[in-house]
Amino acid sequence: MKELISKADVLLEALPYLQRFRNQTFVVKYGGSFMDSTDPEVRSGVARDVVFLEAAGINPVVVHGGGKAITRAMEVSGTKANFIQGQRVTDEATVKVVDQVLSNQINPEVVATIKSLGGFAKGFAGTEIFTCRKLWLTGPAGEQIDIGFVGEVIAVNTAPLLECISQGITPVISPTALGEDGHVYNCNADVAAAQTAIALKAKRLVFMSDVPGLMRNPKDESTLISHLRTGEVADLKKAGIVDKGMIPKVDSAVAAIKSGVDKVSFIDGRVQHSMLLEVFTNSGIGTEVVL
Ligand SMILES: Nc1ncnc2c1ncn2[C@@H]1O[C@H](COP(=O)(O)OP(=O)(O)O)[C@@H](O)[C@H]1O
Ligand SMILES: CC(=O)N[C@@H](CCC(=O)OP(=O)(O)O)C(=O)O
Repeated sequence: MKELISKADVLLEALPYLQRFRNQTFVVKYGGSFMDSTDPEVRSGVARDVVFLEAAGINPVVVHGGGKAITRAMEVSGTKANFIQGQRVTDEATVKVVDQVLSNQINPEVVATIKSLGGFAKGFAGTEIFTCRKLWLTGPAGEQIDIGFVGEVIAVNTAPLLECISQGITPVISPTALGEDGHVYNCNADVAAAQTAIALKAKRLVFMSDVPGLMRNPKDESTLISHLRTGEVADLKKAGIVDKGMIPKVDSAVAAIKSGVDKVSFIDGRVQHSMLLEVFTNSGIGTEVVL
């Protein structure tokens, strides 16, 4: 009996969160790193958590990445991937691979997994949702760096997303965008997710990756930063702690919070039900970024 009651306690711990988050929008960024896991349970576990959010009356919106799958597809066609400041250098041939992998392979896979678990989902190519301008990076001496067809999202077409939300369907969006010149551009999925969260006035933005969160030393899990204020980010960047794929993640987390998203979480998509633990329990996991 005691054991049964403790199960009810678990449900009751979730009650205030269920009450608080009902009808709120949560943007969930699926990182290409954890999606690349060879264990199929990892992908279906995250999708099951999305279905749980749906069933709990929360409106999940998924923006997915696929960086590792793109790199593999490039290797097959004999090209080597090159990243600058966490953004892929994307020439004309690369953007075709990016579009194919993200919008025609990964996107339908994510939609199918959510549906196979009893959820409701609809896929969108980023080009249907995001408009962008060409992104120029700034080098160490202040010089501009051209990385090709990489876009900076400047507008989010929220109408089809809101239509899905009103019908209880989870939109699943790939991180490509249409440029002002009509060309397809490659966008960092973390940035696309943050812009989506801002445009939809989301309550929460959850980045699911293949690390426990932001760590002072990425090789040592005991150095996890569980609580991060936006004001602390500049020093962490100066110290080189925010590096590679973490650069766009942390920058977009700060942008989302400054634009009204309550909390951004960095959690490990490989850990079973990490999203439920983060959203519905008192302790939470991973790194939480707040104002
Ligand atoms: N301080 C840090 N803490 C954790 N991870 C870091 C840190 N600095 C760099 N990283 C790297 O960032 C990666 C996550 O970003 P990214 O590769 O873009 O993943 P995703 O595809 O999940 O978005 C980690 O796998 C890790 O190698
Ligand atoms: C411009 C740019 O870098 N775009 C990313 C888009 C996919 C992505 O962001 O995937 P992850 O979330 O798995 O990193 C790329 O080409 O890898």
